[in-house]
Amino acid sequence: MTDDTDEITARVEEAIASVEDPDFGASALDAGLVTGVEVADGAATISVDLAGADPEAAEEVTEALRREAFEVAGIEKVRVESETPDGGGTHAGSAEGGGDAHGDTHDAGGAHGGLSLPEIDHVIAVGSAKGGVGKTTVATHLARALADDYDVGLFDADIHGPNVPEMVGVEGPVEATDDGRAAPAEVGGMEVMSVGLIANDAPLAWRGAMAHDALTELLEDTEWSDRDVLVVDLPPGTGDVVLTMLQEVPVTGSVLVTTPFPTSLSDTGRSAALLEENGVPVVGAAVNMHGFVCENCGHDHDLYGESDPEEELGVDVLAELPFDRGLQNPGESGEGERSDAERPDAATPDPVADLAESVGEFVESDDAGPVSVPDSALDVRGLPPRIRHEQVGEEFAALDPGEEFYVVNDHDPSPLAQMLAGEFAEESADEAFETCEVHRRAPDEWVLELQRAV
Ligand SMILES: Nc1ncnc2c1ncn2[C@@H]1O[C@H](COP(=O)(O)OP(=O)(O)OP(=O)(O)O)[C@@H](O)[C@H]1O
Repeated sequence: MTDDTDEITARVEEAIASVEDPDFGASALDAGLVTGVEVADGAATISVDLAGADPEAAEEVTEALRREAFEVAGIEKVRVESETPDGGGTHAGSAEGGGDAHGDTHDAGGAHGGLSLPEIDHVIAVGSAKGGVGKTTVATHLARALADDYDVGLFDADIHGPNVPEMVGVEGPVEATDDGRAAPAEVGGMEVMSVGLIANDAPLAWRGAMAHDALTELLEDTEWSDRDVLVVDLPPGTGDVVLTMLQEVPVTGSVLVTTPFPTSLSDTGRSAALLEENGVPVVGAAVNMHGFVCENCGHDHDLYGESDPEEELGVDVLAELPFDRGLQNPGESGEGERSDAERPDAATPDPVADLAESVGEFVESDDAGPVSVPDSALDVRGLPPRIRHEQVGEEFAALDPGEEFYVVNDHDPSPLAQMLAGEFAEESADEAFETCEVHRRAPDEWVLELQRAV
């Protein structure tokens, strides 16, 4: 810090000392509400701890802090940023995007809220709009095929119909580790956990009334080894358990399973929309039981010739699986009976191999990594709504044409982008932004990436 900066910092501290914390009737600085003041290049960043503060008082105080700091000679920009709940300070910090699914570049969640899954690099959720369309079959085959190239876990989140153990041929109950965590079953080179593997008398909330809490607890309490990919078999539909999984679990991407039947496709389109609303990228769909191969004549009979799943769903179709009795028991890995020991030589059915290849490419792509956020990002998490809007509006207004701007928020920041588009564009959002992208880095850490129109 230069002498000048020291001096300006001292002046900012002096100026904001007059702002009172209404709860204590004392200076916000002395009362501990202000936890830090930094000045760099004419920009003051005031860190505040608003945990437990009354919303109206929080708004009043943050507004007063900004006002007072702006009055200080040499200050051109003021940011108030709230301490984030994980204690990680006020800055978004930078993170490397992309990375190798085999490497340790990602930890699923934890650092910014939601579930902590430090052993897992990527979570791939397999979902369907309806039951019985083959979601568990696809999830299980996908996990087995991925296990040829990656360290894979398979988590059965279908709490009301946990079929994964039967499909992969394992029986519970699983053992508890010394520190009381659940040891996953090992089968076919992957680790497997399911409510169906937990003993009836297990001392767990895992079997409790609050199914969604129990499930996320089981996922977090499982002693996974380091896993490149965890495939999660979601329950069908869009109910509470699915929503909780999407909101609590740092899901990297999803695969939708549908049949080509028209109503199944339209329902699946709604599931795709729900995933997107929750910031979960849809890698694509697996269309199951699209036809069958006649055992007598050997022809592939398409049962739904008219339907165009890709157009109906608005997502890529990654694989089309026929009705094939050989797919019914992934534990036997396709046609005929094969033991686990024999599994490495077993051929993966072509459509499953295609699906696994697409998912593998996805987890190794930049799309699967957390977006890289520069230190200059404005972190508005935990701030009163009006202060968020004010700060975002002010900083956007000060951008040069073509300049980039990152905002970190604790929920979907699309309304912030809409607000800016409304304020800075005459007719359409295209006039305000060169680019505008929303990324979810964690369930409670969203990034709005903007570039001001040239
Ligand atoms: N491609 C296929 N060929 C033959 N049988 C299949 C195929 N896909 C699924 N099945 C069979 O259909 C039944 C339902 O499949 P599965 O349990 O995978 O569906 P699901 O969508 O997970 O159902 P739910 O979520 O309601 O439990 C199973 O008996 C399974 O073996």
